[in-house]
Amino acid sequence: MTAGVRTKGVAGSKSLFDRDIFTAAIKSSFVKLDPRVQVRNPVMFVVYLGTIVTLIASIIHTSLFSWIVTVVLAFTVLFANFAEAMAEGRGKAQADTLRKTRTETEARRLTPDGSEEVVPANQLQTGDLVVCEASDIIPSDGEIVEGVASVDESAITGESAPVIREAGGDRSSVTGGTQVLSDRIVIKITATPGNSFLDRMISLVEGADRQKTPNEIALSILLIALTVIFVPVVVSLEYFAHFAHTGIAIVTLVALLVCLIPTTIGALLSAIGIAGMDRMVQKNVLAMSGRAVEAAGDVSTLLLDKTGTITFGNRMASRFVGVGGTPSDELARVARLASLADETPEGRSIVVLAKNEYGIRDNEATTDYEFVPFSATTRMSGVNINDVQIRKGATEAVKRWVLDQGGEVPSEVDDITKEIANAGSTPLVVAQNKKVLGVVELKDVVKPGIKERFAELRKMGIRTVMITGDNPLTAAAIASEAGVDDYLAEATPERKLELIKEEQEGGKLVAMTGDGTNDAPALAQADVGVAMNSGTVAAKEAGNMVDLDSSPTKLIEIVEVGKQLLITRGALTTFSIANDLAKYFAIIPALFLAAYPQLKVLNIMHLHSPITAILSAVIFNALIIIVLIPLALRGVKFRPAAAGEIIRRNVFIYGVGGVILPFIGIKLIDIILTVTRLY
Ligand SMILES: Nc1ncnc2c1ncn2[C@@H]1O[C@H](COP(=O)(O)OP(=O)(O)OP(=O)(O)O)[C@@H](O)[C@H]1O
Ligand SMILES: [K+]
Ligand SMILES: [Mg+2]
Repeated sequence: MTAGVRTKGVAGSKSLFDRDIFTAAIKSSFVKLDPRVQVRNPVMFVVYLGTIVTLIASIIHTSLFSWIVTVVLAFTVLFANFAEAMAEGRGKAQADTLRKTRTETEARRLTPDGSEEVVPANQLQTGDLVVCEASDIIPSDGEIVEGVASVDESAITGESAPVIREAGGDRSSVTGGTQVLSDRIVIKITATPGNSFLDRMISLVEGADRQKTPNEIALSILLIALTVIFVPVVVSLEYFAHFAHTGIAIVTLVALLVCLIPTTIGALLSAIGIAGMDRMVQKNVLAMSGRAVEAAGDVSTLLLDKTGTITFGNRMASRFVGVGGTPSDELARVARLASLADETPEGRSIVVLAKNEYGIRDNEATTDYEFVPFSATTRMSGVNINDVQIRKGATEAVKRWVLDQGGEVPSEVDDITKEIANAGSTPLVVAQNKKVLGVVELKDVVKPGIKERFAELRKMGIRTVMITGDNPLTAAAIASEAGVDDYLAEATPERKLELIKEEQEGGKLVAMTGDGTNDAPALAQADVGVAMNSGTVAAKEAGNMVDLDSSPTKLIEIVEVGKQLLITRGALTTFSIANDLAKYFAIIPALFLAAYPQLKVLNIMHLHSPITAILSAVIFNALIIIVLIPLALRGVKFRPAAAGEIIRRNVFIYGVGGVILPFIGIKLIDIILTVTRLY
């Protein structure tokens, strides 16, 4: 366990209600009074205009009542601003920290003749080659084209343990602002000036390019409709009043309108969205758009890699089984030879097992040793030493390789590989030229707790599909042990892409994680494509989220954060609308009591007077925003369940709560106003 080592960088240490954020948010609540800011939120803009109207009315026709209404309305607008500013606060603080990381670095650029020149990092162009050595800050994003180095990425990921980055393969990308700790690397710059990962991250956490998502726009339209509808309602009240020879002051009409329009959700909507993005950042995930976060909440299929996500990912060689008369120690010697330069966990574990089981330790690698690296497409790796070719890999791949050379495959190979696969292990067949020497068993262990995780996802109505390059038998064994809904074996990047398209056909949203360049097309096709930060530049550009921790199981958390955002928004919308309806019944009878004494039966709240009724309602309307800010920022508590069940439960809690609460709240405020003899 490395507990305690983690010092969250992006995530920051600031709590939701940090004092600095709080003070900054109060300031920003007043700055946001700018009409150009206000007009972007139509519901609150109506309150804003209403405040101006009551202010003018108060000046012309001054009364305590109209001044109180004006002040309360002004606070309603400020509270909405405050909610948004609080949601933005943590991101702003993080952006400041990140800006400090992006100090004016200098770059050692390679000129065509091979010499070095020192240039400011912000002058680097795409394609430039730069050199970095121990203690150098990497000047901009790029791909290592030469060398291997350990890199401290804590400035970006908050993870203090150094990571290895090397040329070739899926761990070649480096990020500007991180620091080289050892060795020397040559980096090819991939970012245009001002467009680096750090730049994008700053504008992301700051919310600078935040745009309304399609769902948010749809909800805004509904809220505008609910606002517009109440204007004639309120105006017609004036008409009724006229009829009853009472007459309602303009201040009262404005107050009434504000009580009836959906100000609660109008005030909190933007904060809910920003807080959702922020919760992703807290999980060290950078979502490139709010749309991606929402999509995560709507996902119905999760594609998960087997190795590393469902299993521990360090498949370990556990047994050498020789075939066709080849003794096991001979198999071990050859398999080890083919693995000396294989840096994958599988390769390294073979070297370790050969040493532990048979004491083979001498280094046989020579200059004639030509390593053939593993690839997901060939599903083999090996070595060529002069005429001797050794391959190890997936059963079908190695069998084909042997048959293509005119060799034969002993029938016992099938029996052994089947036996290994049925146990959920991975068989690696080892062959030298035309001859199959035997099989290495790679043990793969399903992560504890993963089965429960999938059960939760199933409850939410999400289908999990395990993707693996492994053979169908191993895949089936692991799939049933882990409890996934489906699996795809012998998967190639192309098959992955096809699978996503198939799933999407019925309008379903698909999420996946990937790190390699060959994952890029699938990441781009998925509705939620989470690229590992350790992955290639191509993968990161194709996806719409980057996981700074490069954790394979992060996808599950991402879906939960997305769901929580949608649920919070739904719950608070329900609450807001229920609330407004309740207010209607709470105050209208009180208002007309004088004119229509018959309404007495409806006046179940027994409010002191029409004036205290109106005042209590607007005060309640303003205070409820403040009360709900923590819920909007933290999100509604989330328990895995089917979407339909969640909706039913929330409609019940927030709908019924939304109806009852105004009755209690307004009555309480009315009592306070009466007891204090304000009225
Ligand atoms: N280092 C290696 N050398 C040779 N063959 C390997 C090596 N690693 C894996 N293989 C073989 O290639 C197959 C495919 O591996 P690949 O990494 O594509 O898929 P996987 O590890 O099963 O799934 P995942 O996509 O989750 O990593 C494995 O099942 C194994 O038989
Ligand atoms: K309201
Ligand atoms: Mg793999």
